[in-house]
Amino acid sequence: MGDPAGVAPELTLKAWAAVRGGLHRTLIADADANLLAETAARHRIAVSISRIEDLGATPSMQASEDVLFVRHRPIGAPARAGVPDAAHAAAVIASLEACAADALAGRAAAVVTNPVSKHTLHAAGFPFPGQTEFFEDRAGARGLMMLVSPKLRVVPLTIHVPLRDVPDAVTREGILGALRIMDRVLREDFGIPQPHIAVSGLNPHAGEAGDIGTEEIDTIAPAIAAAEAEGISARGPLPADTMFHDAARTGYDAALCMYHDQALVASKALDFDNGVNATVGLPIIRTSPDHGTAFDIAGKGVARPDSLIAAILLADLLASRREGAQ
Ligand SMILES: NC(=O)c1ccc[n+]([C@@H]2O[C@H](COP(=O)([O-])OP(=O)(O)OC[C@H]3O[C@@H](n4cnc5c(N)ncnc54)[C@H](O)[C@@H]3O)[C@@H](O)[C@H]2O)c1
Ligand SMILES: N[C@H](C(=O)O)[C@H](O)COP(=O)(O)O
Repeated sequence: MGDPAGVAPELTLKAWAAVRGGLHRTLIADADANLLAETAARHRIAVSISRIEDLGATPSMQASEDVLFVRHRPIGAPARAGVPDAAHAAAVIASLEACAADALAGRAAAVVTNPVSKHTLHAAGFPFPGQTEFFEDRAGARGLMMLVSPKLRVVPLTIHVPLRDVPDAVTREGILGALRIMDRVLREDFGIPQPHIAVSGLNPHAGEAGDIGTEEIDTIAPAIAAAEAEGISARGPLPADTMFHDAARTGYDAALCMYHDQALVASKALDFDNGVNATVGLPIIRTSPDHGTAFDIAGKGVARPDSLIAAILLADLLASRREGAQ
């Protein structure tokens, strides 16, 4: 669903129009069918919306390429493009809950979430910093946020954490655990037989040999050594400012950074349009665009669907890989 007042309804329709007929499974929108119909009319997107009651009905459905299946979820109040409304939060949260439950029960092969406003959800009592943490909780396992694009795969160790709390959240156990998950995910989900992982420092110049902070010496390097002792190919700690240029990126399959902006600035600067935010390491597959609600352009018809398309295609690919591995 995503935030109904953001670009989500428009992107759902544009992405459906782009991927229809090209997926290995049926795309089902969990959203307000009336809002999708209004949005399609406003942006002149030809679509036939077919309401379904539950996902169990889908195997027998003959999906015409003109049909978008929608599990109708009323949003509780009219949506005004660009104007977030607390009245929508309950439906947005209910959509996340339903889709997570579908994936965990095997009724859905994957979940692709549209952008939400975290502030709107928090104000309604959503107890998680973001959706990544929500899906981890519902899956009962540690996951990682991985930004995936043709140019870079990168994981922030700490995610939605205030910057002043980051150093305490950077622990040897946390880094080692993240490296284990990354190594497994790169092999199993991304099909890389011998993955190489680059690890950033926390401080400028990775601490300059202890002159500008000691987390690299005390925490990050020992975690990398422990990972290498387990057979994981990890290298670092590297200065974060020089590990993302074109030549540097040829030396690894994925990077682990210590905090949100180290990782996401690199990813979004390199490829904002094609970036996907994937929650990896969980028993379920969840992907999302790398961008947010874009309230400033909602309703104007100019939102680019590329990132949502990439998120849908990656979810489809990962689901096929996992099915093939069974
Ligand atoms: N996947 C998610 O759910 C997700 C991801 C990032 C941010 N957010 C949330 O979104 C809200 C707004 O965040 P923000 O303003 O920092 O980032 P944003 O990505 O919503 O917007 C940043 C800029 O990029 C532009 N932009 C974004 N998506 C675009 C698209 N598809 N096509 C063209 N231009 C696009 C916007 O117009 C804006 O100028 C916040 O509440 C944030 O937490 C959600
Ligand atoms: N940090 C993410 C980004 O900027 O792309 C975004 O806030 C979404 O996070 P969740 O998927 O955890 O909601």
